[in-house]
Amino acid sequence: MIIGELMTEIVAGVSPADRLADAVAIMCEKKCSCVLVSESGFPKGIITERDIVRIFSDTLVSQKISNATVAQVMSKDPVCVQQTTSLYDALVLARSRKLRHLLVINEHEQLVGLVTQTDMVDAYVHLIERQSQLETENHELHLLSNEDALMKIGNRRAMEVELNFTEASARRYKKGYAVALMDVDFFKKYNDYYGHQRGDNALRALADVIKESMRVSDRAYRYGGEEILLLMPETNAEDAIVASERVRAAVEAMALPHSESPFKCLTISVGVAASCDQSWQQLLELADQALYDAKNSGRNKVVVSPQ
Ligand SMILES: Nc1nc2c(ncn2[C@@H]2O[C@H](COP(=O)(O)OP(=O)(O)OP(=O)(O)O)[C@@H](O)[C@H]2O)c(=O)[nH]1
Repeated sequence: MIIGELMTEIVAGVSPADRLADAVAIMCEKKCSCVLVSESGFPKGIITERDIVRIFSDTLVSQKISNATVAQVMSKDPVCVQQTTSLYDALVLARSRKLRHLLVINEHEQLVGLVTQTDMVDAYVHLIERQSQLETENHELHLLSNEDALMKIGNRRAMEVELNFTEASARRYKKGYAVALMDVDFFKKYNDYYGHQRGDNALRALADVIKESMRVSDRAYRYGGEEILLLMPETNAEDAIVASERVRAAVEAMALPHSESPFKCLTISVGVAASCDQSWQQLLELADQALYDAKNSGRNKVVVSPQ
């Protein structure tokens, strides 16, 4: 919806020196609620129905002209809508028939109220604002329910949804996919030495580095405490090793001090598995086995599952 749809159009103009009576005559003739007062093409002011009514009421009161009847000035055949008419339908009606007031009747055809176009537009704008607020809240809730609060990467729930989807599409299009299970080395010692709070900070930094160094087509998820799963759609084992090695090296290059580790900085071990016809659960088991091998063969390395 744009302002142009809501605005009251100014269809007539007068100059400041014109007679008020001429302005009123123009408004009546053009059936417009206001006229623009302009001079040499520049807007100087505006005369609205309300201004006219105020002047007439002042004149009527001061001159005590009391013999004019309502019938002489009223607009005829007012349009009625049912109390149950939706705001949208009422607005459509008001716009299509260029009505600024609608009378409201109940099911017994009794008059129960009157609604102005401004009332309806205000209500409509309020609804739109509420709707966009709800959409924002929904989006945030969606993010929260799919995102890990600490690491700001996908959570396990999001991971399973994506793995199901990737597995199905790999089977269908015969395109392999790979997973890399990453686990921080000696993280218990890190927590014990630096404290849990700094352990959390380290996990945040780790997630940031992983996000920066992985390919845009890949997705990272928090698999468990200090374990991260990298999902690599349409990737074979060789490419998965290259991608995983890049992430491992980036974590090491971050050089986050870990005095209790033989590497003296925070490092990760990675187990990689790739397939095009295995279930993601089988693939994770293979990656887990490869990770176990990486841990047992010295840590801070990438090991790929032989299968
Ligand atoms: N600070 C912090 N620590 C966590 C979090 N999740 C898991 N951990 C810790 O991570 C540590 C994991 O320890 P282990 O599974 O023994 O593994 P490790 O010490 O990293 O040793 P290796 O994996 O064999 O190199 C535990 O001490 C957990 O408490 C977390 O969210 N924040």
